[in-house]
Amino acid sequence: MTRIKCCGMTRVEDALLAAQLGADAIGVVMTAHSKRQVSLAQAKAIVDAMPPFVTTVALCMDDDAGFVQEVIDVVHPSLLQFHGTESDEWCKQFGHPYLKAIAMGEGAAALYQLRDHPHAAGLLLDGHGLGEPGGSGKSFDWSLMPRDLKQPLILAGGLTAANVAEAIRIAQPWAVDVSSGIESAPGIKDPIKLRDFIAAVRAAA
Ligand SMILES: O=C(O)c1ccccc1NCC(=O)[C@H](O)[C@H](O)COP(=O)(O)O
Repeated sequence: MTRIKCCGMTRVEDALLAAQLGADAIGVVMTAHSKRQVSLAQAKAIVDAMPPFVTTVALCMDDDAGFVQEVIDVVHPSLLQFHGTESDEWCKQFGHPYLKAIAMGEGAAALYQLRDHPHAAGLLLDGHGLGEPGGSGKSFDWSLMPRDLKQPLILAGGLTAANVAEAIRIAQPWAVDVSSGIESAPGIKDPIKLRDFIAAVRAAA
C-alpha cells in the first residue's frame, strides 16, 4: 500500500477532510519561504484537530534553529520536514524525527544528495531545483527513484489524480506527497481533487 501525505494545509477543514478521505499524513508549511506559510497558532489548530493515526508534518526551509525548536514546542508535529540546504548534523540536533527533502530539479545529477542524510526517517524526492521552495507543481523523471536505499522514499512534485498511478508504477515509492495537485489556489484544497487523488492512489495499490 502506498501511503499518502497531503501537504500545504492552511485550514482545519481541509486537513480534516483529507484525514476522513484516508490520507495517512498532512503537512503544514512553517517557513516564510512559502506562499502557504501558516502561523504557529494555525499549525497547532490543524495538528490538534487530527484524529489518531494521522501523522502530522511541519515543514521548514533553512530556518533558524530557534524557530524550529519553537515549532516543535508549540505545534508538536509527529515529524519535521526540512526542505532547504540543512545538513544531516543540523537536522538531527533537535532529537525529533524528520524527513529530508531532496531537490531533484537537476535530474540524475541531484542523486548524490541521497547519501548525505543517514539520520532522516525518510527522504522526500521533489521536482523543484536546489534552493527553490517546494509546492512548485514541478515533477521529475520518476525512473530516477532509487531502489537500493534503506530509508523510506516519498515521491513528491507535480503529482495529480491523473498522473499518480503511473508515478507509483514507475517509482514504487513508500509514500506519495501532494500539494498543488489538490488545490484550487495556493493553500486552499479542492475537495474533489483531494478525493480523486486519494482514490487514484488507492486504486493504483
Ligand atoms: O508548499 C510550499 O509552499 C513549500 C514551500 C517551501 C518548502 C516546501 C514547501 N512544500 C513542500 C511539500 O511538501 C509539497 O507538498 C511538495 O513540494 C510537493 O508539492 P507539489 O509539487 O505542489 O505537489
